[in-house]
Amino acid sequence: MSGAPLPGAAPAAGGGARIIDGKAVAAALRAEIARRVAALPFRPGLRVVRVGEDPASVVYVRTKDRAALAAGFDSATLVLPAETSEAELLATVARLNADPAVDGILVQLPLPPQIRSAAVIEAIDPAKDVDGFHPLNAGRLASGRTDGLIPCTPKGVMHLLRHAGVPLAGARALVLGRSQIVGRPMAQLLLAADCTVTIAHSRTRDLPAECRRAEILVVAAGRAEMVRGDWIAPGAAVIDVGMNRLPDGRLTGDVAFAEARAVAGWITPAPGGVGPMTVACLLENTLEAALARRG
Ligand SMILES: NC(=O)C1=CN([C@@H]2O[C@H](COP(=O)(O)OP(=O)(O)OC[C@H]3O[C@@H](n4cnc5c(N)ncnc54)[C@H](OP(=O)(O)O)[C@@H]3O)[C@@H](O)[C@H]2O)C=CC1
Ligand SMILES: Nc1nc(=O)c2c([nH]1)NC[C@@H]1CN(c3ccc(C(=O)N[C@@H](CCC(=O)O)C(=O)O)cc3)C=[N+]21
Repeated sequence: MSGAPLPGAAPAAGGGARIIDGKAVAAALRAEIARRVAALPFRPGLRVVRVGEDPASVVYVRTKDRAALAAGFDSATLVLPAETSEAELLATVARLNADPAVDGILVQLPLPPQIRSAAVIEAIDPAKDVDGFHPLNAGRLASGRTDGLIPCTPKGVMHLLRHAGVPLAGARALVLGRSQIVGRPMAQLLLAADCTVTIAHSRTRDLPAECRRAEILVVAAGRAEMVRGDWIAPGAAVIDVGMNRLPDGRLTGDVAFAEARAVAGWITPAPGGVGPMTVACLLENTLEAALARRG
């Protein structure tokens, strides 16, 4: 990569990257969803299922429930004990599948070790799969269809890239991470937006060099501040999906923010970037599922 800024990516006045304010974009999206819900003759129904008391899951599920209620949804959280069997969780999913008032079902991950998450995900009615993790929805996305239920975190990243005006068609994009919930669907969405996409992971050779080639760098590795400033092409758009709890209790992303900000053209903070968009897109998916089911 040469040191020249990428096209359309001149640094913001004052030097350094433009900061993409995910919290503000998410608030606007939530307000728009609330307006659309208020105009409906019914309330979209969301059920979030949490198994056990994993502290991060307790916080995330509460955030989702509050956001759904604030947007006018009929939302409730079902809490099952940590020792719940797979059969018991499948019975809960079957009941929610059969309930006509329920438009969206989200089973919070990770699940306790006695439960196979793939079996649970496959049991969710694909029309109510607001996480977009069911193989039918994942397969549609992998076939190039972007009109179905799309996983919330990568969908939120695409909103942020479009909001910021990052050029997508023809851009070299690198996705760091290949999980079912973030990396893989993220790569599919960037491909559908005509990026030239590379997926990197723990077996990738010379990861810093791969990152340096990217005009769009989406990082979802789950390693605190692993992406350094000198891994980033001048002017690149850097999207930090990571959420890592440090020993001192602070939350940080997968990107060394201060270093990266000095080089990048755009950057998301973490927290305050992708996380709030995940929640807003869950509401968007629930509204879409409700309109498709009841429309
Ligand atoms: N903001 C939000 O809304 C959300 C944030 N997150 C956060 O995003 C991060 C990723 O989540 P998730 O996808 O579920 O995580 P996973 O652990 O499922 O996947 C991590 C991926 O990163 C790769 N990876 C890990 N370490 C390295 C390394 N040192 N070098 C190269 N690649 C590496 C792994 O490679 P391999 O496949 O080879 O093991 C894997 O593909 C986490 O911090 C998580 O907390 C997740 C969901 C939503
Ligand atoms: N079935 C399922 N679907 C998910 O979408 C799912 C999941 N399981 N398991 C865990 C991950 C993680 N995740 C986040 C949601 C919101 C924030 C979020 O709101 N973050 C805020 C701050 C949060 C805080 O301060 O603790 C922010 O980044 O600003 C983060 C992460 C959804 N996930």
